[in-house]
Amino acid sequence: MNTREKILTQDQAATIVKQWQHEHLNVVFTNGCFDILHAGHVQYLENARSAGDRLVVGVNTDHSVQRLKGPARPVCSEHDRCRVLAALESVDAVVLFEEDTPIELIERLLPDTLVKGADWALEDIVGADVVLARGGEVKTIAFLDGRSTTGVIERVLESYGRTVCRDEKKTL
Ligand SMILES: Nc1ncnc2c1ncn2[C@@H]1O[C@H](COP(=O)(O)OP(=O)(O)OP(=O)(O)O)[C@@H](O)[C@H]1O
Ligand SMILES: O=P(O)(O)O[C@@H]1O[C@H]([C@H](O)CO)[C@@H](O)[C@H](O)[C@@H]1O
Repeated sequence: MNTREKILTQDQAATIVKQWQHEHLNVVFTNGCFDILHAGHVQYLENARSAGDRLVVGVNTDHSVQRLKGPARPVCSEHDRCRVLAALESVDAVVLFEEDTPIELIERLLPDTLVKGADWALEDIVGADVVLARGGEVKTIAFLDGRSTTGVIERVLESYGRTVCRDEKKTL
């Protein structure tokens, strides 16, 4: 399978989620920026997938990330962030959302299980009320300490500063 096919429009995602639920599959939803993927993201998504039968990942668009994390972010474009996520075996579908929160997407998809990392308190998880109201589950997943995209960026800046690579074969 060409994993690119996992990257769906919201209409396509709504259709496939309905089909999976018709097949009595537990559809898990999570969301995030997933800029510069790291081992914490990978472990998180594997745990999210194991909470059900299919995992749908909502990804903030570039403009949404900029509003959330500042004008210097994202480092990786929404296309590239979706493409990397789609290549993970634990991810069954990837869908962009442009709003500040995934509430409209969650209301549209109505997943069976909503998951976020333990850096989010249960009461702060957007969409929890929607999922719980229809008898679904909301879970937080343990954090892999010491891994964050911000940390990766900070380490790169410490190591390379803002010097441009001298070797023309290297690209920043
Ligand atoms: N180290 C980690 N262990 C487990 N889950 C994580 C980890 N880092 C992020 N996540 C989860 O991955 C999802 C996406 O988070 P996000 O893209 O903001 O990652 P991040 O590394 O925290 O990014 P940033 O440093 O830019 O805030 C969230 O649900 C978050 O809880
Ligand atoms: O990558 P992040 O910052 O963990 O993802 C954010 O999650 C927010 C969360 O769903 C709130 O419970 C969400 O509102 C925001 O749009 C980012 O996806």
